[in-house]
Amino acid sequence: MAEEDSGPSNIRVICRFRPINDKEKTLFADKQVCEFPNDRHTVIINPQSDSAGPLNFIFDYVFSPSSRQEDVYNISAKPTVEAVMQGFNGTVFAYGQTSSGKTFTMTGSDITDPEYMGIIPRMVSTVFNQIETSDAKIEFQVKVGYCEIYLEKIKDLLDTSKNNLKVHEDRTRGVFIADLTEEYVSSDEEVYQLMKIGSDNREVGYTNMNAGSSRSHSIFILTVTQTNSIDYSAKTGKLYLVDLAGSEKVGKTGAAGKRLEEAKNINKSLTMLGNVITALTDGKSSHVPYRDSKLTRVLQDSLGGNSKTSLIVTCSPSPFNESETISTLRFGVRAKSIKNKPKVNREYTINELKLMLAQAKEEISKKDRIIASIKKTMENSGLAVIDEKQLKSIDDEDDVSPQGESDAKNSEVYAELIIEIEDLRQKLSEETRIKDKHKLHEDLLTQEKEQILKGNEFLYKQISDLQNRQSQTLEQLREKDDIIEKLTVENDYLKQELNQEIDKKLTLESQLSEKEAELSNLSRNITKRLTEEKWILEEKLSTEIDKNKQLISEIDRLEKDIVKKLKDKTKIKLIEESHKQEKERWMNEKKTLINELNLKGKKNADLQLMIDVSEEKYRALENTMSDGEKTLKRRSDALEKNLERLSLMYHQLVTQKSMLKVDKQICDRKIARLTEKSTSNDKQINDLSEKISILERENISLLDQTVKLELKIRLIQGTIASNTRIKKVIRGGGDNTLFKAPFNRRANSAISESRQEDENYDD
Ligand SMILES: Nc1ncnc2c1ncn2[C@@H]1O[C@H](COP(=O)(O)OP(=O)(O)OP(=O)(O)O)[C@@H](O)[C@H]1O
Repeated sequence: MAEEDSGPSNIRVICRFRPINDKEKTLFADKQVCEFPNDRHTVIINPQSDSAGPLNFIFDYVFSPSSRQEDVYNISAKPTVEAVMQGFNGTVFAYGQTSSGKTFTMTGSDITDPEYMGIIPRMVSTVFNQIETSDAKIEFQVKVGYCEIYLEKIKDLLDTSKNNLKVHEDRTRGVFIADLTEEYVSSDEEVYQLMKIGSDNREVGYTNMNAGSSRSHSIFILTVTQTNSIDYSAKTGKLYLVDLAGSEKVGKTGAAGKRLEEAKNINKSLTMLGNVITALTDGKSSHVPYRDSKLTRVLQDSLGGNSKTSLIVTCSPSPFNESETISTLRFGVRAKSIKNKPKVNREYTINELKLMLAQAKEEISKKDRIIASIKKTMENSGLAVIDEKQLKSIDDEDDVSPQGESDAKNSEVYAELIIEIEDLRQKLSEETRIKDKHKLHEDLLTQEKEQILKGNEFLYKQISDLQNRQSQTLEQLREKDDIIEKLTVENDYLKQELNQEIDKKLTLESQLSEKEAELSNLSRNITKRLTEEKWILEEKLSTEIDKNKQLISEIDRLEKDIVKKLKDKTKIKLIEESHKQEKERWMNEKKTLINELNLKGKKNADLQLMIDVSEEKYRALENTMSDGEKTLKRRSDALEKNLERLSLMYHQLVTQKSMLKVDKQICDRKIARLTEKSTSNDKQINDLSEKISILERENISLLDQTVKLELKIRLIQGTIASNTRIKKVIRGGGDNTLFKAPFNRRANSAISESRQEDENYDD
């Protein structure tokens, strides 16, 4: 038998992480902030920016990014769908930031693909499968409605002309959307078609986070009514499948204009959803603000009311969405403690009531029979009870009353019951009246409250704006922190560099001051030196001026000198002339002398020959005649005296020659000195150089001639010398041929010796 009332139950919260998307990959590669222990209930978040350490979140089930659509359906939605088939209301809603996978989870990327179809198409299959396998006496009616809440208006997605539907509530139907188009369906395909129509009519748009982002909350409503054709009992289960709009911060979506307006509205309704959850779970709030937004109003039964509800929180694993992921998980944890009171939505038909009455009668008679048997047992055992009399009277009545009387009594009881019910109805109408009175009072209060709520709304708006701004500011702060961190690092680096630069600067400054000191010393020294040099130069200058003056006077003098020397030159020329003449004379004399000398030499040779002959004869005569010896000796002595006289003459000639030589050398030196002077004069006085050079050239040619003369003189002298040494040569032998050769040889060596002597002298 189906469960009629399951008692209070918590909302089931399931968490699903999607795989990292391309954008996140670009920014953070494959980095994930979440860990999934094996228990399937826990997710651990390791915040990148929080030093507080890992955060643990526990849910009814946790799906990692690798989860399959089928598993998500089986765990999160199938139990709810099955409950709906038993007459419960059920809700499955997806909450998470944009692009976290809400639509992927609820609808799927392809509603016809068994791998990728989401919860809604799978739920349709479950419903129709169950219908197929149900008892034939049960009649099913399946209706589908599809709407969205966009900018606080409920829009019918199956009939877009209805774009501002109202939310109503009554005792039998609970909270419902009035006038919503609900199509009866009998197959999966029909539901898919309606889903397609509805999806095409949805408000989606491009955001930075998701190219096909849902900009509204979509609600897919499936109502299953089942009627028992035998007992006419009926059960109605209503399933709400809700795909909420993204819960992210406005700033991150890059929204502007219409998208910004949407985002603010989405934020507002999600804030209201959060408020409802807070009021339901904090244990303090006496009022739950369902009426603050269309979303919370529609979901009133799903949150804390008559519904079996599952919440799927969808998250991104990337550090890029870390803060949104944490806030989504916190939302899920809060929602987990909401308690619902689901019950089967059952309708009792008259037949059912009659049957119930018959069953009650049957029950009463059963009880009567039990009482009778107890009474009999007591009587048999002789026991007495406190209300024995009453019991006895009943017994008596039972004993005496015919069966017809007993039926009449039952009818009376029934009539009494009816009266009692009537009383209760009256009491109820009285209570309703009082309640109406209270309602009036409550309406006044509600009006007051609404005003307060409006104020609240304004405050909420401000709060949400502030929250948005706060989150943006936090984001900016985080970015700034990063920048500050970078800048700090850079700053430190720059500081280091600066310190190094300062050190360098200090070193340079000290070097500079040293250099400056050196420089000042140097400049002082240089100045001193320059001054000294200046003085010296000044002195030199004055000396030079003096010298210049001297030079000028010298030049004057030299000019005079030159003039004088020119005169001297003429003199030299005259001297040279005379010298030449002298030389010629001397040469002539020399020639004469040489001739004489030759003659004398010849004579001498003849004499020598004669002497030799005489000596020969003498020696021959010495041997033969001693008288003649003495005569010959006398002759010999006379000859020796002649020879001595000749030698004396020769020596006189040599002396004369050396005197001439000395004269000549004096002249040479004079000429050399004059030439030197003339050369230096040439250098100093340019304008006179030409004349002087002519003179010099003449001088040089004179010198040449002189040298040549010298040479000739030396040659002559050599000849003379060689002639003067004849005596020594003869001493060795008598052979004439032998005589000539050594003579010539000696003469040559004498000439070279004489030259050597001259050269040495000149030096
Ligand atoms: N579990 C998943 N496995 C593979 N792809 C996924 C999963 N979840 C989401 N996606 C992909 O991520 C993208 C965004 O997902 P989806 O549109 O469902 O996000 P959303 O939460 O509905 O966003 P919005 O709030 O903007 O509508 C889609 O391309 C979708 O196919």
